[in-house]
Amino acid sequence: MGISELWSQLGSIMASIMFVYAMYEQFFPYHLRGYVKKYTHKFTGLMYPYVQISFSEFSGERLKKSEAYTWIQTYLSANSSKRAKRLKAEVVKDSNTPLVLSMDDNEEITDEYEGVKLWWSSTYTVPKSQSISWFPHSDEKRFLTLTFHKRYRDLITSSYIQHVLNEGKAISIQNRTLKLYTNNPSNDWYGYKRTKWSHITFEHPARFDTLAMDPKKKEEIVNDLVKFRSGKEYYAKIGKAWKRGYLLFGPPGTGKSSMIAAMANFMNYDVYDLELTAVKENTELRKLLIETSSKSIIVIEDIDCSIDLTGQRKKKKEKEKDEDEEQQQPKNPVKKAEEEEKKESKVTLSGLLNFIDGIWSACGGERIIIFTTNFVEKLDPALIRRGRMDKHIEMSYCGFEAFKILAKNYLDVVDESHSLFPKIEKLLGETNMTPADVAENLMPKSLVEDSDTCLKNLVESLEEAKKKAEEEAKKKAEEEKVKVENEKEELAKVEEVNANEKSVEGVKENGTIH
Ligand SMILES: Nc1ncnc2c1ncn2[C@@H]1O[C@H](COP(=O)(O)OP(=O)(O)OP(=O)(O)O)[C@@H](O)[C@H]1O
Ligand SMILES: [Mg+2]
Repeated sequence: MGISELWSQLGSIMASIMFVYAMYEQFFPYHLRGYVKKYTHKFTGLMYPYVQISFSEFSGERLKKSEAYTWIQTYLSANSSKRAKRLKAEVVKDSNTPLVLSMDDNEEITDEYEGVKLWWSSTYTVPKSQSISWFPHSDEKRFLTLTFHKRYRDLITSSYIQHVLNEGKAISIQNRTLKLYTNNPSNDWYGYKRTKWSHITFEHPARFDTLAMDPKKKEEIVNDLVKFRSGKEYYAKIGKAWKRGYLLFGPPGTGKSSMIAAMANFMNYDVYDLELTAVKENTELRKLLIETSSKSIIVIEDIDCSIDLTGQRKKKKEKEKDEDEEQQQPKNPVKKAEEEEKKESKVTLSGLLNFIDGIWSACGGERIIIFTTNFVEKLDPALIRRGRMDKHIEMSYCGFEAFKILAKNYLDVVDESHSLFPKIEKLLGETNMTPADVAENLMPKSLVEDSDTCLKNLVESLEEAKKKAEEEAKKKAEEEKVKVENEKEELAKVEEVNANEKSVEGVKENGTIH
């Protein structure tokens, strides 16, 4: 038989199989298919000497991507690129292995363990409903299926699978690049992207070495983080979820965001930057939380501005006052639209508290939650009580110790006997300058500026800031003086009027006017 004849025979066999399958799908009663499947499996089971184990991409009703699936996929990627014929390629920027090759959908490869041959296949099932859509269907499923001879059941289930998971996890950690996530608006969750978080590679260069702050305070924070990282058993022993909350507060430019980046780099944790205004309600908040991985930092920046949490507790009177004011003075339409948008978010204080330490917050473990704010006094005490925000860290204006770190980092000046240092120390004690401003002054503005010039620039800026602060203080004192004098005058006038009224009443009571 020639090749072409063989092909045509094969073609007709395939066509017949497809025809039978189509007839089965079309006409065989749906409720009887379960029985057919069951008995077909039973029958083939007698003849078929292999065992199959499937690992699904999602666990727990599609709530979360299965870690086992990810690790097996990583293990197979490391092995499959040499053997599989159809591969998927993904370019991962700045990773240790920039081009990641993995087994394509519906492809199979073999593996060997202690002389035993096994097969891994990747299955992709399309949805049953035939509706046409641009977006992936929510019932799409991916599996990795392991097939092996039933003779090796014990070996495979007791040791091979664990070996694959361990190897995959180790490779994942080795190839890991930190990621910076941001939450997608919930309208996109079921659309084309179908993800709640989008990410890019986290590349912030801040480290604890580069952070300008009191060294003792810095050491305390580093020790706290180290203790947290190795605290798995301890947290289990005391019955607390393995997570820790930090509240970073202080004026703008004092290094709160830099501190978060330094923490992420130090801990080797991913960062989830949660934009609360894009979250419509508490249930969405919970779904976002479940999709975060362990070994991560969840950040809510400027918590006082992100959402009107205190609004829920506004007294009725205040609300009425606001409404009255609005009636008298209609708001600028842009501002009004912004406020309306904020109002659309129905995340409440209790929803946020639940997010931080409700039952769901324990899923996954090993997580740090950080809030930042410029105005700590504006926050609801319930939100920042110890236990929720375990450690409160004040990021303050630049002191001399912090300045020395900046001088070392920006100018390589480590000599503390530098002639300008005492002057700078005195000026820093007398003025409030943020580390961001000090750093800006220390940065050479041209190629010819040396460290001495930069330090002189800083001294000038500090003196200017001091002068400005003094002038402002003087102006304020004068305004205060004028205010007090005005109040005194007002009081004197009122007293004079009262005295006059009293004397008129006295005359009336005596009854006669001469
Ligand atoms: N403590 C610091 N140590 C080193 N650099 C700092 C420090 N504080 C600020 N800077 C510098 O100033 C810039 C701004 O700082 P950062 O964004 O961390 O301030 P922030 O406190 O988060 O401000 P905001 O409240 O406005 O968000 C940083 O990029 C960094 O270069
Ligand atoms: Mg910031």
